[in-house]
Amino acid sequence: MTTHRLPHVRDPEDCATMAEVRAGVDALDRHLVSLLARRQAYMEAAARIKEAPEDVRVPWRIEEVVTNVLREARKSGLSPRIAEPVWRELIERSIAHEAEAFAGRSAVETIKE
Ligand SMILES: O=C(O)C(=O)C[C@]1(C(=O)O)C=C[C@@H](O)C=C1
Repeated sequence: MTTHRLPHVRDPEDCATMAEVRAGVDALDRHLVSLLARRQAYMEAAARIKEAPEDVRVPWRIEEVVTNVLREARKSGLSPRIAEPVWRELIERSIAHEAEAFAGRSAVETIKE
């Protein structure tokens, strides 16, 4: 199991107060936000690379991503009841972001023509 020890905050098993718990959560959330921003950048790359708006949603890939995440969740001790709905929502939001980026790209291409 991968552990993510953070400097300046207590490990969960050593927390004795809610202030310590919340400091740990806030520190981890900063990491999660930065990782999710990086994931979003890959959606922007996908919008640049894909050829048509109907290529944005890829059902087989959605299932592959969820299967991969559930395998990792099992290894890391993350509940599948958290992992699966969070990733399905993340993918839906990613599809919306990618579709918007694709539409923006098409608008720019139309202006250039
Ligand atoms: O793999 C892709 O084609 C992506 O655009 C990425 C992604 C994802 O969020 O991982 C988003 C949209 C697709 O429906 C499938 C997966």
